[in-house]
Amino acid sequence: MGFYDTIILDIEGTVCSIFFVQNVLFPYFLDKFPFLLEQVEFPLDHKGNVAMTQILAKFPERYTKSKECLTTYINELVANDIKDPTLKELQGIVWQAGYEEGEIVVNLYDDVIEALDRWNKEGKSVYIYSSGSIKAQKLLFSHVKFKNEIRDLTNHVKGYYDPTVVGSKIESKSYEHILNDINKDPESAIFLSDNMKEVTASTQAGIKSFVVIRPGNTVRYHNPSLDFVDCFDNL
Ligand SMILES: CSCCC(=O)C(=O)COP(=O)(O)O
Ligand SMILES: [Mg+2]
Repeated sequence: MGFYDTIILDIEGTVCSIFFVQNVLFPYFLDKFPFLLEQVEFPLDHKGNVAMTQILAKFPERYTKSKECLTTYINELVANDIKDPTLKELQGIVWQAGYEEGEIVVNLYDDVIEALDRWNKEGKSVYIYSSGSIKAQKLLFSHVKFKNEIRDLTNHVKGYYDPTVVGSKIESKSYEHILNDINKDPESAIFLSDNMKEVTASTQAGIKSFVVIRPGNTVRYHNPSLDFVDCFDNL
């Protein structure tokens, strides 16, 4: 692999286990979000000025006619792991309370923490590109459990991107947008994700990319045209 000074990282299935997102973050969200719906009146006033109303009003109007209907819709989005940007925005708001109250702490893979420290010492730049909202990304990296302490690793991350900012993670132009934003050539960057479509898209943008294998990931080694890694130690 040639020289690189820029690393773009996915989150779920790459730096943390998919089980953390599915068994910690999502259940926490499902338990708490109904209390947010209690704050607003239904049918939702899509021109209302209450902050929570404005967020919920981004969901399709056919689902915001009643609290019950919207609750069902949101539960279905989570159950199917739909990367809906309004859902991701709502999740970030709910998770913030969980992080701040100490109810959520993040287990990043040890090789990821070691790599972040190493890349930081080497002067390399790390960026995050996740379906999770930028708010949720920053919360995750600021509440990392490491040995017996909670570490804030946001000082190891130079920038954050999500699909609302640069576009779909499975379109190569999204990676071109990121490269343009950070003023980097594709040859100086690497991208790591558990999602083969994302890795294919970033590869098409000229970025050396790797499919990340972690326990529970659904990816299979069946695409010989892609490179695979199961840890960050040799990157
Ligand atoms: C930022 S923590 C929550 C992650 C999340 O909601 C998600 O959908 C992660 O998707 P990714 O693109 O990082 O695999
Ligand atoms: Mg992922």
